Amino acid sequence: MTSFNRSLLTSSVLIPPPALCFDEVSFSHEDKVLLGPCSFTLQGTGPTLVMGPNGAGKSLLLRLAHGLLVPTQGQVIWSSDIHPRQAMVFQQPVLLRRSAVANLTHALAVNNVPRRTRVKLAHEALERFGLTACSNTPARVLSGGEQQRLALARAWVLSPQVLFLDEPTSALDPAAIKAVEAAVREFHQRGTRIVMTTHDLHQARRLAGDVLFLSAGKVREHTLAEAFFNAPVSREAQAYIAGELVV
Ligand SMILES: Nc1ncnc2c1ncn2[C@@H]1O[C@H](COP(=O)(O)OP(=O)(O)OP(=O)(O)O)[C@@H](O)[C@H]1O
Repeated sequence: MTSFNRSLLTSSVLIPPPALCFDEVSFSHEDKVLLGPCSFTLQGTGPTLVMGPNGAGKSLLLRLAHGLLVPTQGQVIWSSDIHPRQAMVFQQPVLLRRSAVANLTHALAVNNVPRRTRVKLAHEALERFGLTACSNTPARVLSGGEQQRLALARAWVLSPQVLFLDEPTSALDPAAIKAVEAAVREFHQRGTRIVMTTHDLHQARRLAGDVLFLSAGKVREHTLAEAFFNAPVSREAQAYIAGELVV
């Protein structure tokens, strides 16, 4: 059994999460620089909340970090020798046209988890996320809140060292938001590095260990949450927290 599979079966992340470093990373499209160049290192315990106005480049930053996009310049560097196990949860959950439980067993199969343990792990995760009653329901007919919990359950079974969440609660009601936030805290307590975008200042205050603030494709500030909310340094962050329009 590989160390990856062993870690999956223990359902917990035992080693500290790897640090993430952006070294002069930029992303351009048709000669227009959309993000960067930006340099920062996420090495604290987090969770890291990525904030900033619409179009600031938050999703681009997450996609570059997760490897869904390749930087035009610069490098995304992880502190670990091998690429960390990562998962990403999107605003609109991306689910397969299969039952809820099959979405999880498929993810486990893709990650080479032995067949005999897949169903057990999948059902444990469904139970953890309150989805046992929906296990045989087609994923795509689940409600928005249930789909988001299923997306989190799918990440959960993979015991990621790093979890990216891109506005995971923006389409959810307060109860569903609470469930997602509880899950984020539990991932964090298991030692998963959390990097999450939100527009909700209250949510950021509830969850953040540190804040990465972007505007117009640039990182304006990266500080501990308390410093960010109580005494933001950059003019852009001051305006954003004050509720002024920032571009
Ligand atoms: N693949 C792409 N190709 C071209 N332009 C892109 C691409 N992805 C994003 N953009 C542009 O890059 C800019 C930043 O987009 P991004 O989605 O990262 O912003 P954001 O901060 O996440 O905004 P929001 O809060 O509205 O989700 C936007 O102007 C967007 O139109």
